[in-house]
Amino acid sequence: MKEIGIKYRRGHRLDVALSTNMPLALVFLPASDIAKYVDKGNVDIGITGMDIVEESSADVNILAHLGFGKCQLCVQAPVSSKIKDVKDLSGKRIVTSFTNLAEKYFRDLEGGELTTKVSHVSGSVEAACALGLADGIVDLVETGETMRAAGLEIISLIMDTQTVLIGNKHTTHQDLIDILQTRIKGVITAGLYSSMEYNIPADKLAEACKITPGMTSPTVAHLSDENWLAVKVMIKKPEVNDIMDRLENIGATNIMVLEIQNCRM
Ligand SMILES: Nc1ncnc2c1ncn2[C@@H]1O[C@H](COP(=O)(O)OP(=O)(O)OP(=O)(O)O)[C@@H](O)[C@H]1O
Ligand SMILES: O=P(O)(O)OC[C@H]1O[C@H](OP(=O)(O)OP(=O)(O)O)[C@H](O)[C@@H]1O
Repeated sequence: MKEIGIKYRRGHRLDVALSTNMPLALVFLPASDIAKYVDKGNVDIGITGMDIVEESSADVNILAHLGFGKCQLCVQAPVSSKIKDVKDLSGKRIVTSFTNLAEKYFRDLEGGELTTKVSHVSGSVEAACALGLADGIVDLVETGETMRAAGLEIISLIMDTQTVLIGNKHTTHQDLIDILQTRIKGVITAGLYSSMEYNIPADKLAEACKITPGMTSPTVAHLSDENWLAVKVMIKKPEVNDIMDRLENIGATNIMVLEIQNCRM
């Protein structure tokens, strides 16, 4: 909110906060309810997991994938059960917070008729097998730490998920949604890239541009020494060190990497 320029004041124990600089109110809701409010309520825009959008069958616009909150919804079973094929859980007891997605998955697996007994718990799903409630579970896995600590393993993948920006299809505030969507995308993109500047001998420019092609194409400026050029480009953050090594190898100097706070592409 801070980076997209929304200022707000949230009172102690209040779930609604009015923005002090934009004509909007922020509503803080339980993660699992957000898609429902954006679909059926008068909430214009929301931030939640794609898993929750699918679980609630919410009819909303997916405005952007935000690149965080990445995890996988998986069928899991105790390592000790020796279950390796998800078909071996068909007809058995599954516990989950994602009953709709789990039922759909097992119904498809069973060719349309659901014999697997899917029941709901609201949290700590991983405890269900050890506590005698389930033969398997459907739950989120990110690092796998929770799963392994509970003596479980992945039997099959239901879906990959990440945080998404969602929009109400019947909003009467499309102008404001467009502004927020653009601002959020700008901040997210800025987090994925760094700005790089370096000096390169003029005869190495073509080679350097192959290493750093930039988003559109590199900005090239002349130094007062005519044998040298200065180059400025955006590069993907995970590639920073590899690119610096390669540029140095072809003779680049004064290579600087700078953070981008915000951008519009
Ligand atoms: N370990 C994780 N890694 C990445 N994303 C996750 C992880 N756990 C949950 N999420 C995402 O956040 C959403 C909300 O998860 P969850 O309901 O567990 O949140 P919570 O803040 O713990 O809610 P509650 O306080 O109601 O338990 C999930 O549907 C998923 O999209
Ligand atoms: O693979 P990991 O990195 O261990 O993450 C997965 C865990 O994270 C979520 O739980 P959360 O912490 O939100 O608690 P909850 O089970 O009470 O929802 C999810 O339900 C898993 O239990």
